[in-house]
Amino acid sequence: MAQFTRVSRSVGLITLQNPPVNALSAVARQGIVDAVKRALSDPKVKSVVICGQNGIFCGGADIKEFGTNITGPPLVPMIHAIEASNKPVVAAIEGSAFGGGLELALGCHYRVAHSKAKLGLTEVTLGLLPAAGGTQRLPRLIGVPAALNLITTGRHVTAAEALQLGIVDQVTDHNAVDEAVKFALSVAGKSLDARRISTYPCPCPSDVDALFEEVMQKVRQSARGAIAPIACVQAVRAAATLPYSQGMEREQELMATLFTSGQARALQYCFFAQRAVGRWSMPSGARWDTSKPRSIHKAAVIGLGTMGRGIAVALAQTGLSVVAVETQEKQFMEAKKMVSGMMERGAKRHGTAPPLDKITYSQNIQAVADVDLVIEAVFEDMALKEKVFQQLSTICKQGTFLCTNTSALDVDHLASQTRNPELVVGMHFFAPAHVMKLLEVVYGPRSSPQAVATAMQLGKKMGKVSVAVGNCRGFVGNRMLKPYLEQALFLLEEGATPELVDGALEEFGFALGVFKMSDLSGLDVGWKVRKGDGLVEPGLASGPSARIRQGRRYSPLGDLLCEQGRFGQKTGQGWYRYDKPGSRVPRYDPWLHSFLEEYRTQHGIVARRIDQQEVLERCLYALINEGFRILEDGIAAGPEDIDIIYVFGYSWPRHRGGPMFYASMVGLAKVLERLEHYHQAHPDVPYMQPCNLLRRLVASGSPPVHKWKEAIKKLRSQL
Ligand SMILES: CCCCCCCC/C=C\C/C=C/C(=O)SCCNC(=O)CCNC(=O)[C@H](O)C(C)(C)COP(=O)(O)OP(=O)(O)OC[C@H]1O[C@@H](n2cnc3c(N)ncnc32)[C@H](O)[C@@H]1OP(=O)(O)O
Repeated sequence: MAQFTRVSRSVGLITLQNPPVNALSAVARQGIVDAVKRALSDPKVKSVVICGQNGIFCGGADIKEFGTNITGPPLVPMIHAIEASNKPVVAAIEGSAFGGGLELALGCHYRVAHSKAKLGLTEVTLGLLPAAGGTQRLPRLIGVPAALNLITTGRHVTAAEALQLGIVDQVTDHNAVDEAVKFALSVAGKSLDARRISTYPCPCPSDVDALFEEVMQKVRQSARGAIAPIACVQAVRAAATLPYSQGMEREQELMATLFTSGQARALQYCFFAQRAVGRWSMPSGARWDTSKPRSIHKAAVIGLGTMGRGIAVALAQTGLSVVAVETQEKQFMEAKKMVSGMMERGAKRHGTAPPLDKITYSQNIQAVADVDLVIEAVFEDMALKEKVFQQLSTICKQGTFLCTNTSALDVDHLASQTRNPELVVGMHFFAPAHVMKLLEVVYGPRSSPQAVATAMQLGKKMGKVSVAVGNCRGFVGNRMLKPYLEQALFLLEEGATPELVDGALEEFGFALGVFKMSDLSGLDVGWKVRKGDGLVEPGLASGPSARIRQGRRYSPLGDLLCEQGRFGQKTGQGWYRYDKPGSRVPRYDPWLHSFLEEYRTQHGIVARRIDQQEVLERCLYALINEGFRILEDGIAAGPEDIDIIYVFGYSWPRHRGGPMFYASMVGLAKVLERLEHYHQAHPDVPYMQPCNLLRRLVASGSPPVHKWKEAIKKLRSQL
């Protein structure tokens, strides 16, 4: 709803009241319409201020309404009525003005913002466009190039930038509502002819076609298949080339297409899923709302390789005191320099001071004696990690949480090396750890709810999207990656090329295909793991048995490349060729192609034509199938957890909503049918055997993704 009061005798104050973010629900819109009518008909009211309660102007349209039959007054005429008012209307912007919230403010005649406020036309991030006149008003107010930048990215701007761009008229450090009221008093009775943005001509560069062609090309490239940014460009083009009323028609037309698209559903699902993962639960029944985290003031990082350095920077950036330990002299000196450089570059980007004094360095593990929490980030070797945990358990003060940044090893086994296994959890960061948003918080059977709550809270403080998951080999993300990588190799054996596989995955929306990603992260990483698992057998004879390991199909292609010293970008050769070691641009490598041909001949494989659809089905459905197993095993509490891990940690295209959401969009019956088909064709690939949970969900009528958790619970209780 919206509350109307009269303040300072002649100012009508309209306060949006729809906690928590004053979203423009049907009731809120009706409240505004009624309050505006009241203000305009009250002769004592000479000017109007619109604000939001609890320090937030407005979080935009009510996203929860989007999947429903929308009732109540529509936004566009409501905003037109405000703009057409003959009494000045001032928006008092505190907190956030996003999406429809900013569009409402653009319909007002003036905007006063608090200096800490954030503004943005964020609709594109939800698969939509600013369809309450935003695509038509913003370019008229700040010009086409700046409007295009804001509308196609949905980025948040500070009040200072908004003032510089001309979006707001005044910025204040004081109470924005009080300042807006003063402002409203000062403009009462003044002409509004020059204040209605919809009547402005759109300032437009002379060569509109060239400008939009260039922008469209850039947007297409960065959109990775998302349609909303393209529609945003088209709508702004309408603002630049058509009268306002026709521009509005175009805006509505484009919105109608986006509104019902699968991409909008996927992006809105991600919005809520991102928030849902914060409400974690464990199979023991422990939950986010009943588990109290402990405050962490001082933390330590053990091991200053690539991961440890990033973690130390991320911790210091949150304002914590950090002890950074590296026992090897050479690495120690190098890390100190690198960490300082990373902090300086980060601070420069944000216009802040680098938190250099937050980190103290030591070559002695005893230096962690008084910290509240340790993150171990030594080399991925169980024997080494065991030793570190045994040491930590005796060195650290009572109650110190001991966390491991392992990406796959058994957290419970590490816990068993300590005196207090309940204090041990995994904190699996993604490289580079000070940049990547994802954190998997891994609980073992003995981890206490407080340890999980503390790691989750610390992750949030570090600006991470933290997901609590159970303990198993590879946890959620890397466990699902294994069948995906395996299928990619099998496809190469059968006749595909790295270019074909990567092309299909990139067209699907991944930033990098599987082979480019493997070159980037280094082929030697997986090679070491496979060696440890006893899978690598150099010089094995040709023939089908050479491609069977531990009773299942195995492709030694990656091992063969590593044997040749082809580790990817770092050596200048991998699945692609690079101009020199460390170069980043992958190029077609004739050597690799002849190698694949020879390999097939040696193993008696006749190459066949493989199309993009087969690539997608085999790589993605194998990964999704493992996702169902993870749900079945209770390693992830729900599909949202898996999807958020994939979107934030593995560059899964957000407009596809994550792998489990994608499966629900494809249709569970179809996914099952294709898995059955491929499992029949490749019976020696267990990952292709459809998981029981998938079969049972299909048998129970393929419930929509938001009902899976409930359905899984029910299916479990029937076992
Ligand atoms: C042809 C068909 C036409 C149909 C007509 C459709 C009309 C459309 C017309 C115009 C287009 C306008 C579209 C929009 O405005 S889309 C919404 C744009 N808004 C946003 O993108 C902002 C989203 N919200 C946020 O970014 C943040 O929530 C925040 C910065 C506002 C506050 O952050 P924080 O304090 O961290 O809180 P949370 O994020 O945790 O949120 C709290 C709680 O509130 C829920 N919520 C937030 N925003 C909305 C919203 N806009 N609608 C509904 N609910 C919202 C959020 O989900 C949290 O709740 P929880 O999930 O239960 O935890």
